[in-house]
Amino acid sequence: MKTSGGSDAAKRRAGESAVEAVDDGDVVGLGTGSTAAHAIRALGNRVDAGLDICGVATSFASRELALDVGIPLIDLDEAVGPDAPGIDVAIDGADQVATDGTVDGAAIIKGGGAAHAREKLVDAAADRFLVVIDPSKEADVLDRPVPIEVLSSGRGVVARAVRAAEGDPTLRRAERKDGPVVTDNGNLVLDCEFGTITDPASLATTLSSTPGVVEHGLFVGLADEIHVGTDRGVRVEQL
Ligand SMILES: O=C(CO)[C@H](O)[C@H](O)COP(=O)(O)O
Repeated sequence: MKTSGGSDAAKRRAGESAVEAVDDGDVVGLGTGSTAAHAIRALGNRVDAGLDICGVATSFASRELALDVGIPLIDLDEAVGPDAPGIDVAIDGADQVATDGTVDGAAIIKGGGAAHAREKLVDAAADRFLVVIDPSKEADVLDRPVPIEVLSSGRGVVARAVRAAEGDPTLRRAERKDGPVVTDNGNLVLDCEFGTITDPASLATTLSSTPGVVEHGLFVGLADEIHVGTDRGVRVEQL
């Protein structure tokens, strides 16, 4: 699993803090990444202790881990279809979080694990979306590359649109395979450098309206709480 940023203890505290918000009977969105993995493990411990919940996985990796720790799973369509229970809470990590007031709530970059398309589906569908991070993810203004999942046949078209928006796209390459990263959905990822992102809502709208974009990693105004684990404790920010 990809890991990044701050200490593992800080990530664990963030994950465990968010899991305290889960109640008996909840349907829980299970995020992807090393911090969300701590939340999934903590949830597994609560299931062992008798908590009755169902999870909705956001990736192959979060599904595997959830099965490993004994969390019953349902599909996203089962969770949100007609007469379905809905998703009560989603817990997910982030690559960068800015709460500088330029958007209502937080502007977030996700997709370091190339799972942002399904993550956005699940996180946006949840009644409450809790973000779990360590302090290395906090920023005044977003400035990390934005991952964009693209149809492989649309890679060139999307790259051209990114350049027109003053971005610099790079095809994400796999570390242990010759060739590109292929997402759980069979698509490619362009990591797009935009420098300092002063208007994340406007950039998100531009990217969403570009043909060939399956999903981009800007999550604007979606989060309800940020749980920041530190080496000493947890700070929870309500949005
Ligand atoms: O968006 C994600 C996966 O697509 C992850 O949540 C994000 O990359 C953070 O991962 P980590 O907690 O390992 O730093």
